[in-house]
Amino acid sequence: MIELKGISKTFPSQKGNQPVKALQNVDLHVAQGEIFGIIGRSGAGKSTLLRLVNGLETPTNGTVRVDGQEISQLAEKELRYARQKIGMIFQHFNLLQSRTVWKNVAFPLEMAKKPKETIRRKVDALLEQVGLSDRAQAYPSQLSGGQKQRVGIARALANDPKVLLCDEATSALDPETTSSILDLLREINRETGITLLLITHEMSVVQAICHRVAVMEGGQIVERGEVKSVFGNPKHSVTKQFVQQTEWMQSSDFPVQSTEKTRFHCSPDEMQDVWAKIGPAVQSGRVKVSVSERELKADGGMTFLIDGKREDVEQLLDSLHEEADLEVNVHV
Ligand SMILES: Nc1ncnc2c1ncn2[C@@H]1O[C@H](COP(=O)(O)OP(=O)(O)OP(=O)(O)O)[C@@H](O)[C@H]1O
Repeated sequence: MIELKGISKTFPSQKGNQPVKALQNVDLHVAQGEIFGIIGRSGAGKSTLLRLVNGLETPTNGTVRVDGQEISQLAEKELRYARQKIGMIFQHFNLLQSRTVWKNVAFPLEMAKKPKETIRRKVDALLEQVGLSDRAQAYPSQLSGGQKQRVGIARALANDPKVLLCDEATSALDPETTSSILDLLREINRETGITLLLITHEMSVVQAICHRVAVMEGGQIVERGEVKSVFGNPKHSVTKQFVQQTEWMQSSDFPVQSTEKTRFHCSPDEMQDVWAKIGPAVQSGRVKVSVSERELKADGGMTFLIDGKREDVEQLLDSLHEEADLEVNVHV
């Protein structure tokens, strides 16, 4: 259903910087009806790959085919039509704030110039499907995050797409809401046979819903296969990191041997100050810091996991407390 062959994408240099090789020689095949996950760290090239699938970016080399149609070769008008068959949902929902829920879902149908009666029937059915019939006349600002994503899903399905692209669709949601949205996506996949391609930095999302997964790093797919075998027997260092991080997060007891491991959370506003303190400490090699994915979602902030000798960890925490004036919650 989705086929990428020999895909490279280089963004030209800007302000004297080097050109960015966002994707390098990527091959990918996603079968019809499959739920396929792409996982990778920030900057790995996930969004660029997704944007190539719906023609928002064109490849520097290679071909992108969706349902047999070569997306990378379509003229603007044909591309607009092809995009109706490729739905997309986003991390921050991208709803039209001035339109009601009902009108948001109707929007792509209006764009496709569907008759009024068809629109009415379709929108009502979609709202029923995502469990939002009773909020049809509400505005996005009156909805919870999970409800907003349900509107996003209904809108993405309006033109009966064959493919649904999910761009970090649950990253802004709390764990419980994430789980209900993933359940809904799984149900839609089962009932309609729609192909799902989702990008995420959360291994738990891939484990919950995907049949197969590809791990990306540095613009390349470094590992791929069935979810269980990739995560059960990780080969590449990035995959190993995802697995270790998840195991670490799931364990209530942090392994403390010759090192201490500490976690603390910071809100989006505090992020810049935190990075300014953490960067030099990490570069000095005294501590290792990783980011926990689970709490990343709750308020858009991040939970950091610090690993190092007790005195070095304490020194970093002290500097975070004192100099950056942060409210640091530490759990050892
Ligand atoms: N329009 C652009 N112009 C220049 N460079 C870009 C552009 N879009 C992406 N890049 C670069 O391409 C690389 C891959 O970015 P991309 O957004 O695809 O990664 P990602 O895995 O989705 O990361 P994130 O999870 O942070 O969004 C990065 O180095 C990024 O800075």
